[in-house]
Amino acid sequence: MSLDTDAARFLDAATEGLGLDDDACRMLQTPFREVTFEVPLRRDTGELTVFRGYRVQHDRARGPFKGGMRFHPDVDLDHFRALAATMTWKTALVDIPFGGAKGGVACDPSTLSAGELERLVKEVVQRLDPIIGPDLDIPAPDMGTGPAEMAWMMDAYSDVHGYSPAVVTGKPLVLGGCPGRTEATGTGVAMATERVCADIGLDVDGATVAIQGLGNVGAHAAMALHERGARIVAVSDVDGARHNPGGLPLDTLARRLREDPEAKPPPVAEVLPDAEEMDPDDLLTLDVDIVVPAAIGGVVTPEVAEALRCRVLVEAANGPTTADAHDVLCGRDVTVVPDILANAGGVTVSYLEWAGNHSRTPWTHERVMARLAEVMFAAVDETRSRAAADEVDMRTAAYRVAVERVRRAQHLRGV
Ligand SMILES: NC(=O)C1=CN([C@@H]2O[C@H](COP(=O)(O)OP(=O)(O)OC[C@H]3O[C@@H](n4cnc5c(N)ncnc54)[C@H](OP(=O)(O)O)[C@@H]3O)[C@@H](O)[C@H]2O)C=CC1
Ligand SMILES: O=C(O)CCC(=O)C(=O)O
Repeated sequence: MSLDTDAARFLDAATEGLGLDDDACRMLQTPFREVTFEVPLRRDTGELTVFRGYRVQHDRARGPFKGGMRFHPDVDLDHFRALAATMTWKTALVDIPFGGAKGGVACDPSTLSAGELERLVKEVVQRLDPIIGPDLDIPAPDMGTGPAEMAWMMDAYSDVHGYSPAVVTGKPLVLGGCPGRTEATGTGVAMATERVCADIGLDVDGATVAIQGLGNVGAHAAMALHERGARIVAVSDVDGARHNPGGLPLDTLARRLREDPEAKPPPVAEVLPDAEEMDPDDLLTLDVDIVVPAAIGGVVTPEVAEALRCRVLVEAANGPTTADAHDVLCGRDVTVVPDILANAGGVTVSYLEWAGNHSRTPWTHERVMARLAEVMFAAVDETRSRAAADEVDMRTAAYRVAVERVRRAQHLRGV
């Protein structure tokens, strides 16, 4: 099976230089298991709505399947195939003992009450029950889900199997969550950015940054880059964008994140009510040092790639750059920090959470951040060295490091 997704094209391009035979390449492209299911939900009004759910498990040669649950109206099986494979390469690149999976529900969570969401999540777990588990497949947050949804998932699974905190990661702290998981992806984005920028002679202290999407990843990336001295000049969410070339004031956002760290970050208009509005379509092509897409996939099209004016594009979102746009960027002087590297901080801290749940050993925030920095810096350095040695871009280099690890595990296990 060969999928015509951008993720499949990135894999093909990377494996070309690795001397793998056709069967090995087919194995790397082929998901282990794909499940689609219907999720009926009794609405608060008494009405019945039926949603479609998905879980794609791509590879488990290096450990249990691992990856987030996305609740978003525009998802389908192809999305999850690409996202599940991306998880396999991400966990391999940062060398944590997991495979890759992704799932979710085609729904708009902003239109559901808290009670409806809880019932929906618990129905989802009933359908996923045979294929998830603490050593089988461990879901986590992604777009449209967070600690609350993970708590409901754990509760529904534990009802059947007994107390099982390690069945999901990204849980609230009081339920076995890990200090730092909520901000891990965004903080990891800042760590990777800092390391790559140092390598190309760009000081993050004083650099200008535009961020698309101010959700879990974007909001914490904004805070972590701001703490490193960067000037965040533009941010957006689905309702619009705000801009200030002198730097946006982030104190309200910081306070709101501090007050309720496990809540969904507040809308841009609420935390930056006085900042100038801008056309969100212009955000990615602003004249800034660093651009961070941190929302949906496919936003960096060939046209956007041609028009980018930044020095560094940091892929905090999964799959923000299409394969055609990647080809354009390879011919331009823009350093691209690929998604499987840039946003690997989340799953890295998920691993610490899962390991801590298994061993019943709590983590401190300080130790988590120190470990996260070690893992992110090592992955950046390995990717940069591989890119230099093979004379390829960072995405191809990151895929090559990851694919070799997965292939070796498959080979040793006799796949
Ligand atoms: N959560 C995690 O740990 C990880 C997430 N990622 C990836 O990071 C990305 C963001 O995930 P996460 O932060 O968790 O998701 P959230 O749901 O927390 O936030 C998504 C943000 O993107 C905004 N958004 C949605 N559509 C658009 C759009 N068309 N233009 C601009 N902004 C938009 C949302 O706005 P609004 O709230 O108004 O809808 C929200 O601010 C995804 O690609 C995800 O796969 C990667 C690794 C780990
Ligand atoms: O934390 C995790 O397990 C997975 C997070 C995720 O879905 C991702 O990295 O894209």
